[in-house]
Amino acid sequence: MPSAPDSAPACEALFARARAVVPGGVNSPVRAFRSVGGNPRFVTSARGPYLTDADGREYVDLIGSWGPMILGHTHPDVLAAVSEAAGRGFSYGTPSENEVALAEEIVARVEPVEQVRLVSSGTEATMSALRLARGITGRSRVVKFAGCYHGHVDALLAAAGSGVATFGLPDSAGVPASAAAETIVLPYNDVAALEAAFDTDGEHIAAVITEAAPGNMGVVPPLPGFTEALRRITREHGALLISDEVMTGFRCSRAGWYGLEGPYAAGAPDLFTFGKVMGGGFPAAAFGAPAGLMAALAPDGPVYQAGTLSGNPVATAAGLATLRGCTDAVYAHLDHAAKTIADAAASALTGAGVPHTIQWAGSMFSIFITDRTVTNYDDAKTTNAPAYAAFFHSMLDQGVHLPPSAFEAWFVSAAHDDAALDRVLAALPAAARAASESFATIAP
Ligand SMILES: Cc1ncc(COP(=O)(O)O)c(C=O)c1O
Ligand SMILES: N[C@H](C=O)CCC(=O)O
Repeated sequence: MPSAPDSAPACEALFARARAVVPGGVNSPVRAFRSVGGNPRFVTSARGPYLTDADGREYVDLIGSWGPMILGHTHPDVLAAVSEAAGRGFSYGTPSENEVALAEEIVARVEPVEQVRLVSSGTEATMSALRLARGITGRSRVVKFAGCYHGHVDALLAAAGSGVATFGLPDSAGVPASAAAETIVLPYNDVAALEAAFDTDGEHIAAVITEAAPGNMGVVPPLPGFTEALRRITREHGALLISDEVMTGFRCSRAGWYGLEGPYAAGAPDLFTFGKVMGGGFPAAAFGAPAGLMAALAPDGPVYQAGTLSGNPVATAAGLATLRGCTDAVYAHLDHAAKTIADAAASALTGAGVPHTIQWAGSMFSIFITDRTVTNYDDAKTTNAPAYAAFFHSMLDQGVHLPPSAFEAWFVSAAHDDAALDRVLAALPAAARAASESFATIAP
């Protein structure tokens, strides 16, 4: 593990304070820098493509709050919408127009979705979609794929990606055996494994849930035909298909991953989950489906789901302003910015003799330090985590904040202009050399 290279005394002091009163000093485990070493940066402000930390250092941000900040930080239109909404009240606990407008915006973009229920986090969205699928089918089992992360839902934490992958955990303590027993974990991109699971257990399987294009074991897009096969097999067995677009939704395209890969000849997924971009940096998420399926939800149907802050007026204002700001020009810019960084990273890593694979889902990408093409979680785990840590810290030293894990996607924004991109490009050669040196010392 590399030592923390640069000094960040104010951040270190805050981290020490945090560790006394917050488990691990962080409110979400992947922020803790555990797999890269050192101390997390405590941010005091964020604007455009930049974060500023408590020591006054500025970083080009390639985390983007793990996806939501598609327009960049503190975008003026979003700030104006949030300020205006907050001036009219923080939370009502009774309906308001922005909830309808946000639902309309989502439904207009993702063609198979006719209705959405708003919730406050991606975890709530996937948990609720799963309950709805179980309520509709009267079945209990769920199929998920190793390396996919759907939030910290009991039934979906087995072999999960994101922090569970970062810390090398097989699953989470505290999940009852009865909940885990209802979960079937399969390798991603493996149609034969899915067919075998349905041959054995098909009558008990309520749903297959998949990240529309996984980004939580690094980016591992579905192989051609995989999503079609999911649709075909679930339909043959009367199970529902849940496409988790919490990360990809409204980022990969106006209609998320579905907008890039769909429509599918075998039919659309039954249920979709959304989060991140649709909240514009505030806690808003959703799950949606054709109206016939959503009718099973309370108050119309028997599947109960609720939330004190669901459809919060400030969060919906932020989400609406963000989605409305996601123009074709924004998507074109994201593609350009991501490609500029990825091409330069590939050339720096090649120049330093570091084996690597760059994988894509729209403008989301990640770099695996491995010589394999990565099609599933076992492949992803061949990435050289210590070499990534060396790469990460060199970038951080040079003022570029990457995700502090080899298993997370890199996110760009509409605000990543030439000045920000130039700073990233200038940092890459030294970071690649650092990875190479680390790789040389640990490679077998
Ligand atoms: C694909 C996916 N699903 C679900 C979630 C859970 O969302 P949240 O962290 O908002 O609960 C995440 C991210 O955390 C995610 O990337
Ligand atoms: N990979 C996660 C979500 O997409 C990262 C966010 C978190 O869990 O803190």
